[in-house]
Amino acid sequence: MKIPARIAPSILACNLARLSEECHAAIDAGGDFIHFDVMDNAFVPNLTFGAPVLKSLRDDGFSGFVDVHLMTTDVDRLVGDCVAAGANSITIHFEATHHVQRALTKIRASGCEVGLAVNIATPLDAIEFVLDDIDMLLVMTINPGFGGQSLIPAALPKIERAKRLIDNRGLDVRIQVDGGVKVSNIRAIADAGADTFVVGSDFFSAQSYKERCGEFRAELA
Ligand SMILES: O=C(CO)[C@H](O)[C@H](O)COP(=O)(O)O
Repeated sequence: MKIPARIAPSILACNLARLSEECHAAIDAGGDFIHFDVMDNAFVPNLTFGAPVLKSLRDDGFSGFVDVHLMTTDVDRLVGDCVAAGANSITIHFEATHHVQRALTKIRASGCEVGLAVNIATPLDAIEFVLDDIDMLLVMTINPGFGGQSLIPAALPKIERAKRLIDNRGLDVRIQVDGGVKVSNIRAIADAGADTFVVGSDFFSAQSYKERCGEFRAELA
């Protein structure tokens, strides 16, 4: 069964001084949901924003779907903060906690959708036994921490392998990719098996977000 593709603008690349306006514009342009990159300068070498900023976005009236990508340690505590702030989906990293299944169960119990991210070097065998616990597998296509990087080519066969693993098990788990996704390569990434595409710099650098979103969708048609 072909899964409808989803485009998720990553606000890491937007004008953060106008966050609420940018989120509305990204969804009005045709983005399916907002990808909200939380970085702690420990799990990744960069520091961004967290639950208080998400709460401000909600208080400002943004009601669109927000997937929080936690590139952090201290996952258990931050999951609760993000739920309280208005997350719809929370993605944690396999590499960020010794107790992945516990953290996934906590997200599930909160009512949020459940995502699990794997860094490029993490073998898919590592997540085989928690695939039943997730809605979305995020196959990182860069080393996380910064926008504007190039996709690592080894990610493509990994996406193919993830797709086979999920299909062979008959699971309803989405495959998301994050990092270096552009109009010029999104078709190849989709052909490998991804269905959910985080787009940062190639989306927010466009003069018209609507036209850029149309370009992505045309490649995926
Ligand atoms: O998670 C991220 C960085 O760690 C970002 O979401 C990602 O880099 C998107 O930005 P770009 O499309 O510019 O690569």
